[in-house]
Amino acid sequence: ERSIRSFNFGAYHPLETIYSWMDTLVAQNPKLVTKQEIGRSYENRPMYVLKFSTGGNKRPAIWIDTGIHSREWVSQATGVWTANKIATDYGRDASLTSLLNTMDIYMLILANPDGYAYTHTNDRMWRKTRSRIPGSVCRGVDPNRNWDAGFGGPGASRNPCSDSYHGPSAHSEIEVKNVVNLIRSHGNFKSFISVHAYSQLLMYPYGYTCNKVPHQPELDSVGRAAVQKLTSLYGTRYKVGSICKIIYQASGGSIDWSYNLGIKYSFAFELRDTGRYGFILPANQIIPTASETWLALKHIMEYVRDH
Ligand SMILES: O=C(O)[C@H](Cc1ccccc1)CC(O)(O)C[N+](=O)[O-]
Ligand SMILES: [Zn+2]
Repeated sequence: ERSIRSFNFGAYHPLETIYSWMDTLVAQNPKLVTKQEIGRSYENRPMYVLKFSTGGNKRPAIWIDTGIHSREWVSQATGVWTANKIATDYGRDASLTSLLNTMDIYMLILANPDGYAYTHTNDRMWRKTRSRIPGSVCRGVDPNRNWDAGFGGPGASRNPCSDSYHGPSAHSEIEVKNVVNLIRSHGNFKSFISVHAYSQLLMYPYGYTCNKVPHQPELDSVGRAAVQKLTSLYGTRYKVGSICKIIYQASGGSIDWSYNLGIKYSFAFELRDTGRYGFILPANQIIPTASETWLALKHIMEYVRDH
């Protein structure tokens, strides 16, 4: 069988459970899925990427990360559901099958493992990494302000106690460095998608400036078409636009870095909801959220495949 019948995709799971689920997914789909350790976290937890590939060498690839902000639990849960969906639908969905016959998909489901563990043991609202900061009693760097893109500019804090602290230098966080190294050494990524929660937004660069990116018209139209597919399922409404325009100015963000590296199709999702539950989204919304998000993700991936 291709998917895990017993795993409950409609619940939030601790890190260990997600890691053992990954092994089962790989074991049951050996021709499609491999698990790669791309490095370790600050507290020495492994960082696992699931690679979906049907062959070739360094095929054009799509990157999807979830959980870079640990408290945004519906993001990691959506990552788990999406990984299973890809494994289940390969060979059944013609469009996805044709995509995976020419491209690879890389998924980092727990992009901030130390933070995720900490939200289970100590502080449900923890967002950052758990690194110690010399000279401060406060812990952690905002991993979405630590990338070398407008680093340290407006829209990030230099205060180690702030939730948007950018860190002592760009890529100072090993969790960020591990991803940077993989993307750089691979060299053939065509799309970089980072999944956050909440606000119901589909965003493209830049965050560090409100100036338009060169490809803004194209990214805007892909984003709007993707959101149209998402909304068609349950009527969930999303806004589309640049990070700076529709949420706020934010420097050192991951998709600004990926865009400036040349990965044109760089997007960030803000999943459900718009503030009623916020980060504490009830588990009964996981599957509906992941299901509607899949329609948008699939649209983006099909567009990338065809352009
Ligand atoms: O501040 C953030 O890093 C994201 C917005 C964002 C997303 C991508 C690149 C730059 C900023 C917002 C959030 O997901 O962290 C919190 N939220 O919107 O509820
Ligand atoms: Zn976030």
